[in-house]
Amino acid sequence: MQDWSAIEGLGSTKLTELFAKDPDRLAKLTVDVGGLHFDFAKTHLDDAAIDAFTGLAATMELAAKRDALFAGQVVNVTEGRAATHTAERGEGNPDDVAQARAFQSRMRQVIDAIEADAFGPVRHILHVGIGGSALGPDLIFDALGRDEDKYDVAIVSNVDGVAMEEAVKGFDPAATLLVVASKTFTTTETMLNAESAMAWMREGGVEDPYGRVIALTASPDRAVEWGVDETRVLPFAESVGGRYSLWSTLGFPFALALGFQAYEELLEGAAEMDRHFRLSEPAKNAPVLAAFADLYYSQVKGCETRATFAYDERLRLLPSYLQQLEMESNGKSVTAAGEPLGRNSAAITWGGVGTDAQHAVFQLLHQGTRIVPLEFVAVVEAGDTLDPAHHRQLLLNAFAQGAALMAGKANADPARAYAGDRPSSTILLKDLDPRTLGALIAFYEARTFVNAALLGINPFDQFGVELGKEMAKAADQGGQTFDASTNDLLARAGLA
Ligand SMILES: O=P(O)(O)OC[C@H]1O[C@H](O)[C@H](O)[C@@H](O)[C@@H]1O
Repeated sequence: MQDWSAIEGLGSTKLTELFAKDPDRLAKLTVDVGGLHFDFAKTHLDDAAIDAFTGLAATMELAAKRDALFAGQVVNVTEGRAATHTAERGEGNPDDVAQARAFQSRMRQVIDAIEADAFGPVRHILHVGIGGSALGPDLIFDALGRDEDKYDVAIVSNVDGVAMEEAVKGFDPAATLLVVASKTFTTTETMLNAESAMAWMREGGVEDPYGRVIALTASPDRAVEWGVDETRVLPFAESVGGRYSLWSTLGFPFALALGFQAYEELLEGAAEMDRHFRLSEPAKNAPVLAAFADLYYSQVKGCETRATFAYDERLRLLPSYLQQLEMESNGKSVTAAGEPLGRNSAAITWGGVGTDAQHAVFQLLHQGTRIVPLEFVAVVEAGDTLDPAHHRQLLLNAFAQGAALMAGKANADPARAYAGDRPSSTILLKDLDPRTLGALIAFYEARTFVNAALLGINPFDQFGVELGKEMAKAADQGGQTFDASTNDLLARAGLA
């Protein structure tokens, strides 16, 4: 049984007073791991709050749930399977780790064959996939692949043909490798995009487009049935969830374009965060503290959203990636046992890129009536080679925003006054490389898991996405009527 009484009874001391009261506050609320510095000092967490949440974590058996996750036990109870994404980076049940390693070494062989020209010329990589089969690869490429010039990489997710047409502009079909990424190999958008990519290759004079396809999937039989040669199917385990799959062979385009070593470093960075999550006490555990703060704001303070602002252009896709990770994992109204949740589910995740966002949405964050707990993500080493003034301004602004939100400023004119006491946390990477990015993503996964564990949610299913898909299929097949509004829209678009 969840017991939130100690948490709900916490006082509401202002942030500035929390600093004044405890000279050790900064040391207590900062954590360093894997080249990442986490600063939770500008959240309302204090000793009492951490104690109260640690009590809740004990009641909700966080440690046992975490151990079950890493041991490869059935933690995804509604689908009767384990969640073995950590095994992909070597942290898990030895059998799961061995299977992951075997799939990864198969991937390496295919990469070696491509490098040795077995596929003929390859200059372009066209990756089709959606949801977890696109967001992770997209984030990694955008963050780390900007200087990569060996291959042009395009990731197409949307079923809107505009996306595919745009992606293949400038690609030579005869030098394109088509990567079809789908855990299930049944997703409508991906299969349609894959068919169109095949048609584009055929029209471009490629006689056997199947010879230029790699499938990344947990359903290898379906990929073979679709026409991909078995030797070019790179499977991953069914127990790796879609939104947790970038570590598996789904990382193929990254491993091909940036090198297998970079891929291994990404996994090592994540493994380091896994060990930190597994072995550190709650008060010094970055994902655990982050989840405590999430829950304090979403459950006690009634905050409906939380926002991540990447103060680094290379991490501009982080908010979209986090939206799937957090909202698909923890946007649920029932517990893992099927009981009503009885409280708010996860907050809505949103965000953007600094400094752009400051000139667009920060007004509400500083003066609106809603409190949005913020997270700033920044990197000490610049990603550009321009005048260092650019990076200096970027970082100064990130830190100044957090300070301003907390401090506020009085003014006789209410329109010009800032209430302050608005919480934020900061994640400062020493540099952006495969290791630190791996650690950062693994941190978010673990934080999402802790949120779920303390709410009693199963973060590994996503039944909520099915109904809309079913209705789209039914509408496609025709003969079924919907509500008056939907029928009208279908008719107006010539679809009924
Ligand atoms: O990888 P796929 O099987 O094609 O699935 C792609 C995506 O579609 C589904 O609707 C789920 O909501 C996502 O969790 C998943 O990542």
